[in-house]
Formats: sequence, C-alpha cells, structure tokens
Amino acid sequence: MSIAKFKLALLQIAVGASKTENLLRASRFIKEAADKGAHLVTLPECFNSPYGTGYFAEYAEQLETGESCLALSAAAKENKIYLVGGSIPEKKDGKLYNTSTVWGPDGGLLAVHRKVHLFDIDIPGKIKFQESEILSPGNEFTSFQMGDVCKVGIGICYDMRFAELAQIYARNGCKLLLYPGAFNMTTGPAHWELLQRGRALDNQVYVATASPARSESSSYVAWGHSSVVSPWGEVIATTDEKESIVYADIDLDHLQQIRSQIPVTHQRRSDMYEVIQKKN
Ligand SMILES: NC(=O)CC(=O)C(=O)O
Repeated sequence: MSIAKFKLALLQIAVGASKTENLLRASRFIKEAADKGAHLVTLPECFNSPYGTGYFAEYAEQLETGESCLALSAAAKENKIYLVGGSIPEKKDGKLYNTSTVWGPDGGLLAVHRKVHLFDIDIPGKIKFQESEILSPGNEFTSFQMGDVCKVGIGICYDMRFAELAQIYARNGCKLLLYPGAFNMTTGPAHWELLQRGRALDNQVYVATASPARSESSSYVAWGHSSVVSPWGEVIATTDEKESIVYADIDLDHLQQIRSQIPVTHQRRSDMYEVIQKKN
C-alpha cells in the first residue's frame, strides 16, 4: 500500500559570500529537518552563492565534480531523505545555468532542472534584473518520483509565473510542485503568495516555495516567506523573512478528496482550448 502522507521541510537559510560556509550551513539545516522527521527537504534558489549576475560565473560549478553537489549527495545519503538542492550556478559546455539538482536517499542524482524562464524584469525606480545577461535557459520539464509516494514537479523562481509549466506538470501526474525561489522586496509582497495559491488552486496540487532568508546588506534583498499551499489554495505553513525551517504534512488523501469534490480536471473543455506540451 502506498503512503498517503509525508513531511516536507523548506530550509530558509541565510546565504553569504563564503561558499564553504553556505554549504556547511545547508548541511546543518538538512540534518535538523531530517531529525524532525522530514522525508523531503528543499533548499532555496542560489543557496551556495549570493544571488546576482555578477556572482554566477565565480561560484559556478560542474555538477559532476563540484563541491556543492558532493555535499548534497552526502547529505541526502547520511540523512536518508529526498533532497531538492535549491539551485546553484552551474557551468556546462561553456554556458552558465541556474540549476536545481534532486537527490535520493541513497545519494544518487534523480533529476536536474535548469531554470527555463530567465528572470529579466525592469520596474523603473524599483528593480532591474537581467539573468539572460549571463545565464542560458534550460529547455526541459523536470519531475521526479519519490518512491511510490508522490511525483514532484520542479521549477525555479520565475518559472512559477508561467501557469503552463504547472499545468503540464499536473497533467503528467505531479501532486506537489516545488519552486526554490528568491523573490524581492518589490515583487515578493505583491506576487509571491498569490502565484503559489493560483498554481495550487488551478491544478489542485500542493505548491511549495523555498527562499533564502533576507539579508538587508545583500545587493539583492530576498523576500523570504517560504511557504506551502494546499490544493484547496490555503497557505498551510509559512514564515517571515528570518532564517527558519518550514514544515508541512503533504496529505495526498486530502488532495484526492478535493479533486473528487470539485472535479475540474474532468470538466475541462478540450474541444474549446488546450495547453500543448511540445517536448519531454
Ligand atoms: N528571482 C526570480 O527568478 C523571480 C522573481 O523575483 C519574480 O518573478 O519576481
């Protein structure tokens, strides 16, 4: 019989200039979450490096040999958990990516997601950020199967703004969508929770986000507020801007009940509209 409930932990950790310290901090928080019974643990976007286009080249690693992936693999194995390694700047074939890796309880690499939608925005007087100045976009959907428990879809931060990605994950059987992310002091208060609730309600899935803790002295000030939203669209666990761990029980029976009570999946008018997946 498959398990219908498991504990998710979101690690809202502080990220500083020292990669070594960032990795040690991540390992410490992973252990704490695992000791408290988390089965799936998620780090934030850019957890090993400050978030900014000026940092990515310096902190970038190759996945196969980089110290961050070695540390993530070891942490997953030592703590016997599924681990979503937030994201790190990755170098591959002369290009840089914003990349999330997923690790199984045996320390094996289960999935790699390269941020598909690069964060290029310009809000005059507030924030201008152009990831595409230095990063290349990924071109793949990414999901992984947590044993026989749950299929999980992965996006990174700006990916959450694209409803189509979430719809396709849900249609492919994902019941939890995880977005390591780092919204900021302009878009965070306006859109962070709203987007999560929208993605969750539209698709009747759990949605979770993991942000770095806020540091007012960073060049990019993160909003924080890592959260978990239920398929009912309700925020079931959240935090403020400080360093913390957010825990939530992901209850797949509850998800199933909501889907049978409000069966939108079967009520779609595919004779009138359709979202098309063009690649795997
Ligand atoms: N940092 C991001 O990728 C996205 C973000 O901050 C936003 O969409 O707002």
